[in-house]
Amino acid sequence: MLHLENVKKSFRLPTGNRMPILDVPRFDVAAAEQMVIVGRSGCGKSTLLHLIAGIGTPDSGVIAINGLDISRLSEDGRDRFRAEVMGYVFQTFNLLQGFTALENVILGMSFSKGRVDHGRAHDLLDRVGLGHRLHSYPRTLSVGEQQRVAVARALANRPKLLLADEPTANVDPANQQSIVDLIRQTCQEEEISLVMVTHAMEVAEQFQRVEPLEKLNLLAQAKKAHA
Ligand SMILES: Nc1ncnc2c1ncn2[C@@H]1O[C@H](COP(=O)(O)OP(=O)(O)OP(=O)(O)O)[C@@H](O)[C@H]1O
Repeated sequence: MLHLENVKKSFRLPTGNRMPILDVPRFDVAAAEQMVIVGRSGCGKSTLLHLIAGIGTPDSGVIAINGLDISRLSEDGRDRFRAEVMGYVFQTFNLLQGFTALENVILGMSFSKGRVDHGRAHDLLDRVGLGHRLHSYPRTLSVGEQQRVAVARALANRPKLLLADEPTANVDPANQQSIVDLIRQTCQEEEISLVMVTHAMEVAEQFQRVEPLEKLNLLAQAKKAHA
């Protein structure tokens, strides 16, 4: 479903030099597979998720989703493809402040496929424990509540691939588990592939496949060897 080959990414520093972040020879995720990526802060986990989502492009390499190399698409093409095929839970939520919780979830649907399923939006918000806050604006919700809206929005569109960047970073243990359960159950029922980044070991250990980014990324291995 997802196939990465020889993906390299660096960022330009203010000095003009480039700082290499990723060199991933190979990374594959099967259809409907659920896996997590772990690794120390700053090792490139969010950068990798951004590349898979087509938010940024690699310096070189292949990022193929269902056989399509998205790094060859234009920015517009990548935006359209993402809206069609992917759900993304950002670390920073990215909720639209002028819209209610329910409207944020519905907007996640209407950007693609032309289908708006109000019942599903209600249901997802119910399942993250926010059935009573449908009409609240993000600024009136706690950080953890906003994170739960972001999870509901990412699932709204029945994606084929869900990318979740620390989706439980700001919630208490009870809500952490209900978010993980909602994500995993929905992915299982709807055969969505899941790539989740987490720092929470109690979350990671629930998954059969846990990949430390340091293992996937040759640059992290080189840094470790020099440490
Ligand atoms: N746009 C950018 N320009 C320059 N450097 C960047 C940019 N984005 C990320 N970086 C750098 O790339 C490295 C990897 O960042 P990234 O956010 O991918 O790490 P992470 O593993 O997700 O960290 P965390 O667990 O703290 O969220 C960091 O050193 C970061 O400073």
